[in-house]
Amino acid sequence: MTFEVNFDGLIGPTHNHGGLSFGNVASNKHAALTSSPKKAALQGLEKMKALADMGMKQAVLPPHERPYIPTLRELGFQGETDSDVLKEVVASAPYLLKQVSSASNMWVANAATVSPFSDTQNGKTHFTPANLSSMFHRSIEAKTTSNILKAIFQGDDYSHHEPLPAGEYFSDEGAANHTRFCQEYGQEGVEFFVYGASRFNPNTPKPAVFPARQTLEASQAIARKHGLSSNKTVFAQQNPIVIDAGVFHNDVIAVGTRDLLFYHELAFLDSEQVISQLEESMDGHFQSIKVADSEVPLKDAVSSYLFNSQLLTVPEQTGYTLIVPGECMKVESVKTYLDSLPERHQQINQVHYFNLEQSMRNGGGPACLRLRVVMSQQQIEQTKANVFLTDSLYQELKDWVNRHYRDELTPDDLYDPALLAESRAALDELTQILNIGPIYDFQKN
Ligand SMILES: NCCC[C@H](NC(=O)CCC(=O)O)C(=O)O
Repeated sequence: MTFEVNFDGLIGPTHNHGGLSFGNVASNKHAALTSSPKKAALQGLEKMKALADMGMKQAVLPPHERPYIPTLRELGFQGETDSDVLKEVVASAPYLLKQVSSASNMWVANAATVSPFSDTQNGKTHFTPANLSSMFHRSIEAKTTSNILKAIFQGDDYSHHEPLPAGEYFSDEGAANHTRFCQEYGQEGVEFFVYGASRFNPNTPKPAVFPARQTLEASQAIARKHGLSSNKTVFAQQNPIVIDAGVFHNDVIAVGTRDLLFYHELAFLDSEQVISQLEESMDGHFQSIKVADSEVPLKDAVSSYLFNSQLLTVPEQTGYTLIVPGECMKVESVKTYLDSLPERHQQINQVHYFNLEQSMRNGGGPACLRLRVVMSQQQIEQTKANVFLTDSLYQELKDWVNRHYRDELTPDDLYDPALLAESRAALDELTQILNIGPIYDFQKN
């Protein structure tokens, strides 16, 4: 048996509303609000538990260490101890503190692009950690992401690549702009790459206001590195209009799995061509559900995160299940649409709402929080790290969050040197729970 395993990012102890992502409407709207790291992490765990209870294969990826001292040292801060480094930053460059303290690594849909063994030339599963070059606070994630992926996916079945060269030309945001279609997970599939703009061809359309965070050239490089067949790879440009409306990743406007794509009619520059290319590369075994702007206006799609849902095939159930954020209930056009969905499109016959408010305030819904990795039963069994969510791991993680996380964090709390020590103590214990080895810089010194 082969499964699509959902690896969810466990939300870290410094979760805060930094307003750091230009072009991400929710991040900007909620800047400086008091956050609750504890609630955030528990909300994420509830979603993981619910999916595991449905019979889905569910796993967890640990958060990164924050504030991230190695970046500060790289930038010339030289304090003797790590707390001294923080003091220097607070005194001379306080704007950096938010940047190195974000828990943005929770959105593991941006951690990497993953191509399953059945799609690649050498029969291995390929990982390329995303360079996340567009936003400074996210560009510091790739190294730890790479440590974590290598610690979990060990052995000859896996091929780990370096992130693409940093900078705007090969700006890469990982699986949030990548969807894999297939009949059965273990069979060869079609990999669908959606990019915001071409950086080397100035004549192609571009958004006018907000950045295009994925370049065509980055997506092409990943397809080459992963050894994908050209007739099983489709590249499509995002509609610049939607980027300017706040769709900073394609997974804010479309979601797909197996043979089904659920998308907003404005998602792509040329939707008809995209659909026909997908049909052709899937040899006709492909279906799509298009949502009209007249039914769900673009701005409602962005504020509700309707398309940042998880589309699942749940064991023992026919049809698809949609996991949506609770915000979808509050936006009328979306609620009306979802109420009528199972009747109108029998493919999707279940809709489940989840409260992910803490992550949502930074622009991260259910789909942002997970990275999908196709794995065989044998690969799951051979994984040494204790990352698959059993009832006991869920209880242990919940207890760990309750013991280590703060109930509240204001932007000023990031100045508190105790937060560094608290976070490290928590993460050190977490690596024991997950049996994952020393993945953090502070554990290597
Ligand atoms: N896939 C969802 C990613 C959301 C993420 N938000 C942030 O980093 C906001 C963090 C803050 O504003 O504190 C981003 O824009 O990349």
